[in-house]
Amino acid sequence: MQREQQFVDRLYVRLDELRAEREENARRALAQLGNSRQAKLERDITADEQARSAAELAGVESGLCFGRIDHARTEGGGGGHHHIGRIGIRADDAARTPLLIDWRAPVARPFYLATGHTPMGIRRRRHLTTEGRTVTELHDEILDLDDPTRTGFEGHNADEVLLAALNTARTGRMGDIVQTIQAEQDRIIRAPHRGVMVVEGGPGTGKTAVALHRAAYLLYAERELLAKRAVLIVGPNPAFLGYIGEVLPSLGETGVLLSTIGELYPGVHATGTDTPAAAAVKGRADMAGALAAVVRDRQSVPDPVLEIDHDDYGTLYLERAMAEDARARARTTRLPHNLARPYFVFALIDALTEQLVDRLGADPFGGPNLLGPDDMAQIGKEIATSSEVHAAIDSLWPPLSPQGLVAEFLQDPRGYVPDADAEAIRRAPGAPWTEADVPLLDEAAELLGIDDSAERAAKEAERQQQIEYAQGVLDMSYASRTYEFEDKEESDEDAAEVLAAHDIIDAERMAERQEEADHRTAAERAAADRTWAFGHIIVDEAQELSPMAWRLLMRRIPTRSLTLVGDPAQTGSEAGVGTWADILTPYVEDRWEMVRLGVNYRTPAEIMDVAADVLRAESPGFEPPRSVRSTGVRPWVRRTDDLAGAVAEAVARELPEEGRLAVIAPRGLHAELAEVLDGVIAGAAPDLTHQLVLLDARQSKGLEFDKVVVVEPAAFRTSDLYVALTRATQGLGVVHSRELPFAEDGLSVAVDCSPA
Ligand SMILES: Nc1ncnc2c1ncn2[C@@H]1O[C@H](COP(=O)(O)OP(=O)(O)OP(=O)(O)O)[C@@H](O)[C@H]1O
Repeated sequence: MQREQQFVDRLYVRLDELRAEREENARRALAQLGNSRQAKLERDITADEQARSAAELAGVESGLCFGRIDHARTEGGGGGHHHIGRIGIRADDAARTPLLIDWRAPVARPFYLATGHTPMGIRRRRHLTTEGRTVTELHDEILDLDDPTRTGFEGHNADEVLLAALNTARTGRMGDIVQTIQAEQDRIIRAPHRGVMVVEGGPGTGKTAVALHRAAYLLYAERELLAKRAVLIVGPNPAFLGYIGEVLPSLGETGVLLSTIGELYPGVHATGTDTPAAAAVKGRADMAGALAAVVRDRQSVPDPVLEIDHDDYGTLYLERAMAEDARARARTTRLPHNLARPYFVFALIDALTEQLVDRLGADPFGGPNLLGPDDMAQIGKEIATSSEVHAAIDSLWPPLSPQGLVAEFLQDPRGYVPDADAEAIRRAPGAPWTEADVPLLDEAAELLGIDDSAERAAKEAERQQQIEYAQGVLDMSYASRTYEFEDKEESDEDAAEVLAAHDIIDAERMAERQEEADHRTAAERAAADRTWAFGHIIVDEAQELSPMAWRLLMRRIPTRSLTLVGDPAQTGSEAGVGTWADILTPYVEDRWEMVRLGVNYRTPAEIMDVAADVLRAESPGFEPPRSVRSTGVRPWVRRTDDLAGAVAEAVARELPEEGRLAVIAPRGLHAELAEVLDGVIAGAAPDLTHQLVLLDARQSKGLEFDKVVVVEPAAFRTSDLYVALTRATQGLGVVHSRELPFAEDGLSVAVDCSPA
């Protein structure tokens, strides 16, 4: 213990040094003088990088070192050991000796995978538990039974550390599992990033935990690629993202974008809610076709003619045939609406010019047109700059914005979707956007394209300027280098070793680097850019996403480097796609693999039995995941006519001193329950660190609490009830007034606490 404490002390000294160094670097960078563009840029980048790095080091403070592996002695020597931690740390010596091995490094792998049967060259695995910076416990496992060395810290049960982690009181924030990743989880976490992997598993099997650790692992193993393109993790709702938000920083990673589908359209805040029926309709794949039809209908032709009053030339006649011809030309470009629009405009300007030339230059005696090329050019110019002409053309092929198009479509969707569906999705003008609207907006943005030619021209001009500027910098550095070399008369060899900027970089590349040196991280830039292509996308609760949401996501991952995590049995959304094959076939055919997680780390066996019964009522063959723990405490149930009163009593009795309790009830009961539950937190995104929260079943998705009281289960859909029943790590109670939708034999008889 003492030796480990000494080692841990040394690690923290080094961590403090590194943190102070980064903070000092950031401070120094900011204090640097110089107002040139280059100086400012360098200053900002360095300050940002160093500050971020210092924050990352602060994030790993707790539980910095949690393990150690001792290598087996071999005839040639062997032995030695490695300490494993959240990040890698090296000593400040000339050899930069590794002190702590990052859990993601290949060297650390036996810590997770070695068994007595396959010891992987390891003779002992040690788990270190720390509180603050103090080592409080050691737990050793002997993997080489022939090695007689014993430390006295060998436990009776190899799963002791895991069980201790599972039994700790919940905080309302998910914790990392880096100390106790199980072998089946480790294989998923470290799978190569290319291709599509589906991770399926029942409640509590660690899908979310695995997804987050996989993100951290991929950023470590593929940093070059992924730090630049960022990793996106998609979760079901903002409360869930808040719940998992601290896991990655605790693993030393901050460069991941966590988002719901509703947040993936920059500039739109989806604060509205849809009815389940509306969300289901909006999520259907045929919405893409409906929107495409709306766009086509906005590319119209006059019937039979549009008269344009031109100030100088009198009436121009924009005829149906002219417009049809222009429309056909624009459509054959296959460009999105706004980008094809200039083709339509120019074709009509040409046609109108021709019409006018024919009229003005007509020879009354039937000879050739009397206008010369200059006159014609002048007429063309005047038509092209006429606001009346443009207004007329705009009315036929208007520039459209995604928001405008979708709003217009939802205001009156009849004719594009069956009437009943149109009623379900009809939206009042000015109503807030909903989560299900976001994929529609994204689809519309694809169909419309953004005519950013002016912006691009400006950007290109700026880029050219940057290249010129960079060339200037390089020339100067070249000049100074030549001078230095001449001055010092260095040998050729020395000179070759000195790499100056112009050896490794040309002006264009350097300009690009400056552009990249945008102060924001890749994740921040990705969040603001609808067309960003991510390096990898991880989708949690993937079974919930609608076909339209999948279209949106797939556009953001052209490489199809994806990890999907989910449990079809917990599908709550009516828009959710039936099977993984249904989701994936349109994008990757059968090129995806699936792995299953079969052990439930959250829900004790007594609770899982009840939850499994709920599903078996609908699917008799249903096999739940195997609970790793049993608490000996059976769930309780109470039937009553006074639901609110009974829930209040149950909460008063069950509220844990340490830890969290959730009341999961149908939304219709929330107002009444909130009144009787002292200090309860409810609402759309309640603060889950609060001791007592009130949620509906959908909100409880992905979350967990020490204790859960489920209210009126008959009011839930089966899959929602299954979710609600599997949220507790310790105790479950059920309060109901209507018939229970599951067998009561898994439940203990309720204690009736009401006064006689
Ligand atoms: N290897 C592990 N070591 C310690 N705790 C673990 C491990 N695996 C999972 N857990 C814990 O089990 C609980 C459930 O994990 P998680 O939320 O990832 O499951 P899930 O499969 O996403 O569940 P659900 O589908 O019900 O949302 C969490 O508290 C998690 O920290």
